[in-house]
Amino acid sequence: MSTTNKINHPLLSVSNLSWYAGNSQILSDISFQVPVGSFTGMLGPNGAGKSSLLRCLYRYISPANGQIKFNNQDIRSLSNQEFARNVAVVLQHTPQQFNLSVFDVVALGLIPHKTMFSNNSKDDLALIKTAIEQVGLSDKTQVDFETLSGGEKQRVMIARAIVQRPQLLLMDEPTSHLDVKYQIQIMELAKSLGITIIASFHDINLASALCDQLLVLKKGSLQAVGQPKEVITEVMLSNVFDVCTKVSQHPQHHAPHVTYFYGYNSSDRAANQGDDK
Ligand SMILES: Nc1ncnc2c1ncn2[C@@H]1O[C@H](COP(=O)(O)OP(=O)(O)OP(=O)(O)O)[C@@H](O)[C@H]1O
Repeated sequence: MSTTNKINHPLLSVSNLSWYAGNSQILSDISFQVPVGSFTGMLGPNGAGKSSLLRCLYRYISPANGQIKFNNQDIRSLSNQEFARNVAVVLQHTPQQFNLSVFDVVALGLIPHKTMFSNNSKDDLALIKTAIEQVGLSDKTQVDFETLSGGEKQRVMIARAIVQRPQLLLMDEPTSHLDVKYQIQIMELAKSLGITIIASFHDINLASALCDQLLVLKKGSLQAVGQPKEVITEVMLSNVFDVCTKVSQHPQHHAPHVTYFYGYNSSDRAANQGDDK
């Protein structure tokens, strides 16, 4: 696992983005850049705006203000097919896929690359088979997708994204249904694809281990942007997540590792922080 910061030109550039749901401002003046080939993690407590920001990035909702540029082009100027060829999305809840096998669902990833009525080539079939192998589901290739467990469905959606061969992979809490082995394995697999990834996480230690860059959101505002070692601090965790922690260095990858303390509330922490001064 490498957490080297990759300073390249931005694949994605977000400037002064705001979004409202009705009269409520959900995202406020958000600006950041995502270098080509980097893995960016989005952190923040429940309701901080992670999904809303990702929805803006995959064009499900349109920001009220600001700009999102992909390869220096406004994302609104890309055709649907062009956008789908370049950007894949894996969501927390998998969409229903009636009467489709695992193979069929993974094959859907090829659609943006196909003309109407074209059949799958030998190369396409090999790509689908390899992607299914990569997520550890070769024995379920012909199984009905709807009969799979939540975690297995999530792995199928990752395989579909692999087949789509996007430049940018957006993932909204992709590991929420996965057991700990697959949480690590799937995120490492995503990272090994070498494409640019933006993923929201609730597991701060997993994000710290894998990400080159972290964005921290609170109440719709960006609180911090930077490498895990710059962003994951006891003060940030207290201010943003309202938890009492010790941040040390992970023995293997040396990125920050968070240990949580129990039985504290906000006023205890405020008092402790006062003692340190
Ligand atoms: N379409 C909508 N209409 C009204 N409110 C919305 C809408 N979408 C999001 N919100 C509100 O915006 C806030 C941010 O929600 P969002 O789902 O983006 O947060 P999140 O950081 O992904 O949270 P979680 O970690 O709980 O998934 C929440 O208060 C949510 O209720």
